[in-house]
Amino acid sequence: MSTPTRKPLDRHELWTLLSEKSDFWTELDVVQVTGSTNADLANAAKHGAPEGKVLIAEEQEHGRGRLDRHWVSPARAGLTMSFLLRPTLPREQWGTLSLLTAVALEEALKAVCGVNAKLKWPNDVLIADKKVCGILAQVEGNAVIVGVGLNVSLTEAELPIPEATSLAIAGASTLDRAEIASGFLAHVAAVYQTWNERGPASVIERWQRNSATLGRHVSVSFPNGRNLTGRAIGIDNDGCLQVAAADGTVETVAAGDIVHLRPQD
Ligand SMILES: O=C(O)CCCC[C@@H]1SC[C@@H]2NC(=O)N[C@@H]21
Repeated sequence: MSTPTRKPLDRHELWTLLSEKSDFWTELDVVQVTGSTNADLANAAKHGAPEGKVLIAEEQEHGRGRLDRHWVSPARAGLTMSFLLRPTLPREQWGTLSLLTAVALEEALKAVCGVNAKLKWPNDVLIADKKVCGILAQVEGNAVIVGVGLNVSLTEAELPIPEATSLAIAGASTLDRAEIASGFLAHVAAVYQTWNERGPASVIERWQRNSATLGRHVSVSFPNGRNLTGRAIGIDNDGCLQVAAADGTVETVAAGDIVHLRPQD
């Protein structure tokens, strides 16, 4: 695959598209380069930035991933963005905001790009079992910053790991980042409204319907180095994964990395 032309994002065009689709978003910044959009919005949150503020970077120099990993994407080849929410539901339920974001992205990718994605716990979006997007939610005071890294036009050679993919590789019907970003943010706003009105259960139910994890044999690596193997059987109301071990005991996993095992593993 040759390297596609990567049109810069036009803030005005994106804001117009977004405003046609949703009236939830309050501020939009597009910057050429920054360290991390999550770090920038966390800082903005401390200084009172409003709910609905969005920051998109054409290039990130120190993109953060889960578990202290780096997030790498060539300039303008992906969507690297963060948005700020100030949820009023109890804090225990904020953990489900990354599931909410994954649900919104799955719906937007189908509607805007014509691709079918699946959701891997806790917050990856997969196409054909490969990661196309990572989500990183962090709490800053009474705000939640949700960061999204979506691989749009990356070629095979540009992917950081063989287990990753991009919308270009998946044959998306469009790679127009303004269309994708505005469609995605409109879906986030709609799912967030449901989350606020009906609570996280409604969103978890949508996540489960498109899950790549549930029913699978998984290996869970905990931050303390412990490992658990079992079948992923459900998601509880706080967004935790329930794993049934071979001896029938069910463990609730709040944080960890999982690998989907093949049936023969
Ligand atoms: O899969 C992961 O580990 C999560 C990756 C999240 C990356 C995005 S890119 C935009 C935002 N800014 C960051 O520094 N990280 C998130």
